[in-house]
Amino acid sequence: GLYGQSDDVVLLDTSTVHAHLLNSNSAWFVELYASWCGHCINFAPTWKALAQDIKDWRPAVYLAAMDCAEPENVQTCSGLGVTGFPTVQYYKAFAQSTREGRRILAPHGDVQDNVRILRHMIINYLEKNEDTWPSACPPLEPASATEVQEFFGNNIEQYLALIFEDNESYLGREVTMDMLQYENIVVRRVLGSNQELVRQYQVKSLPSLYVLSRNGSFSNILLSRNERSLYTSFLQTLPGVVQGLFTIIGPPNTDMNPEQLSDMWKHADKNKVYMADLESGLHYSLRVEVSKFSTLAGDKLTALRKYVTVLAKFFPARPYLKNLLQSLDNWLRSRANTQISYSDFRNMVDNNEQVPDAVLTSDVTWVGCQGSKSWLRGFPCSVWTLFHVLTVQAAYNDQYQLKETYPLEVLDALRGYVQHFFGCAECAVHFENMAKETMTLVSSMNEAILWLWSRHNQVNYRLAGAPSEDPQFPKRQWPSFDMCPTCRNMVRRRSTWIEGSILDFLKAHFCLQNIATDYLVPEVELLERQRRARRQRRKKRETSKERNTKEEKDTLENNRVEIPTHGLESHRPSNIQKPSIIWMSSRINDQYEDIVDLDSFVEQQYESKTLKDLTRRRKHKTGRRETLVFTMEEDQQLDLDYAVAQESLQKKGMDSRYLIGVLLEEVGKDGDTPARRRWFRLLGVGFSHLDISLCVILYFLSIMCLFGMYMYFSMKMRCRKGRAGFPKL
Ligand SMILES: Cc1cc2nc3c(=O)[nH]c(=O)nc-3n(C[C@H](O)[C@H](O)[C@H](O)COP(=O)(O)OP(=O)(O)OC[C@H]3O[C@@H](n4cnc5c(N)ncnc54)[C@H](O)[C@@H]3O)c2cc1C
Repeated sequence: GLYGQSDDVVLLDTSTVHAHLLNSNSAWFVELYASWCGHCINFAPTWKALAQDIKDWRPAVYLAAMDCAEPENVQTCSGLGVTGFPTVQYYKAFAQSTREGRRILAPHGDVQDNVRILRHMIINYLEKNEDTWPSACPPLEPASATEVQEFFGNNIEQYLALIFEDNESYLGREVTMDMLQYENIVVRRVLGSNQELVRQYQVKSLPSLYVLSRNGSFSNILLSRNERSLYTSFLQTLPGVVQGLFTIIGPPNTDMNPEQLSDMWKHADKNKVYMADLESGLHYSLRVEVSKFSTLAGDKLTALRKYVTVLAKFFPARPYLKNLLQSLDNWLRSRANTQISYSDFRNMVDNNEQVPDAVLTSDVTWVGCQGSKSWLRGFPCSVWTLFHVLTVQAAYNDQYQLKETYPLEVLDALRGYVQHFFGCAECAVHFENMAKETMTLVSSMNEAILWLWSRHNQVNYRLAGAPSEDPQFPKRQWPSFDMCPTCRNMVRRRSTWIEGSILDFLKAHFCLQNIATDYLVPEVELLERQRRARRQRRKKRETSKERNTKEEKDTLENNRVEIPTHGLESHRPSNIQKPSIIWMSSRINDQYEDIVDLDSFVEQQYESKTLKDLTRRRKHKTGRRETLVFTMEEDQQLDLDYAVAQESLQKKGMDSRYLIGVLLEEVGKDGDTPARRRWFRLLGVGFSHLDISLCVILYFLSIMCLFGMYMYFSMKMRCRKGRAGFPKL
């Protein structure tokens, strides 16, 4: 990623992001980035400088970052609503859901300005959420005269620092935040409009700093400049002021050392194109970039369809990949004008439909696109390379009239892909601006190749020297002289491109014969891996199905566990049965989803008639969550028994977090619960007295009915026989 141990930025990933951002007593500002994205690389110095600048604001405010380019973080980032990079989000303290994240527009100035703007934004956001104030955050509102006068009576601190300032000034609030980890001192801002305090301390100019001591003395502190850093360092060095002990969440060490990098370095020839780069980029674009959207419809779907069509037509893929692209293209065409879900699309990419001999690697191996740092080059480099390969292949197809195409087909598709799916949001805007300007003027396949080459060089020119530039692969006008000596012409000591030579060079460089297959996993092996993964998935599904069925069976038959009743006897009549636990559902899946409301749950339970009904209803409501229900009698206090139930569970070593309610249940005189008092059991099903009585009555009624029918028909038969015996007149 772009951040390391020395950066004061908390590094988040899928396993930690919810635990940190939700229900935290700190406010969180998170940058969601893709390590390959040039604008994220440019923004990283701002985020690092800000983290360093406000590191003393922890634990009230944390700065964090998550690399959404990491495959295991992709789904989490899309769950956080990230569609472009970098995205900065604010989570107020005690946020309950990721939906509460607020997007912040990242500033674009120089690092110093950005840091100042973001610092002010943080203060504004904190002040907006007064209802969820971070626990460690000091008050930021201006102090009143009464508060100041009563301060030493109500507090134990040695000093009260007052910063007199204008309403618009952030100095007082920033110094207050800077001092939050320091003990024995409180900092408050006072507005210049507070006449009473201004008069009392004879304030002559704004801003100014006054330090009041517990012994009643006060002094106006005159510093060389009215700067936050001078105020802060003066206050931190006052006698008796010490830094308190706070537990600060720190970043783990994820930096790769140079030996690790050199071990992994792959030899690459700059005169070649590598299929490993192209396939890795394809995997990333279809499985990661597109996955940011859970549903695909309208312009997005059209863009995706065009992109896949162009890939299926022109990508010089290995045979099994060709099959996969073909089937994906057919599938998308058959769904024109509808809406598709990403999971259905992904099913096709993963070939879960089992098209014979079709596979796309899920390995990421950068060879020609490898960078000297893990976050440099990689994916965007592969995107450019893929684009060039496609324009050249389309031209070959056209030249030999292999496939019907039109000059803008490839460029249109690439433009749509960049506009709708390319994660680097600002790159997409720049590319779209270039496309709008001149792309429509392209009128032949060769022009399409040259258009893309010259726009790529424009981007190279703009990015030369930018932080996203890999120092080992400086951005120069391409191809370099040594790669193509005939491509340039020197006119009055200025070199100009020779278009014919350039075109020949590009067609030779991006042709099939120049694509090296080094570092590729053989397709047969990829196919075998795919089969293995499919078998494992099927096995997993079957096991979980079996487990669920078994658990459901156990639940119905064996759902009561006796637990001790310490402390209950004193509150209960002696004839009442001990409380019991009903163990209802199966797996604990996500600790952060659905918190069941106890009151509504108890109401539901109270209304239900039979235990079986209850079991069915709770299973339905709680989904795959493991749930405990503590049964009790109608005359017991709910809150009392809830606590008792929790305590009893804890004593039994059970996890009482999942105790979600107390079940009000009718209890018989003998103390048995209805489930136990079944009078008669058959095939594991219990029948009560009432059930049996109803059965007997029904049985009796049906016998009576049959008897009645028998009497009626026998009478009728007798009548007929009698009539037949009369003599004819
Ligand atoms: C559409 C698009 C827009 C982008 N916009 C931005 C942006 O606005 N800001 C930003 O910071 N980053 C942007 N990027 C990323 C940036 O252009 C680079 O891809 C990234 O910095 C990696 O650079 P690189 O050194 O690997 O070479 P890249 O520029 O990615 O080039 C990849 C390879 O293509 C070859 N190549 C280089 N130039 C040419 C050329 N003119 N014609 C043909 N082949 C060439 C070289 O072999 C090179 O190694 C964009 C990427 C894409 C795909």
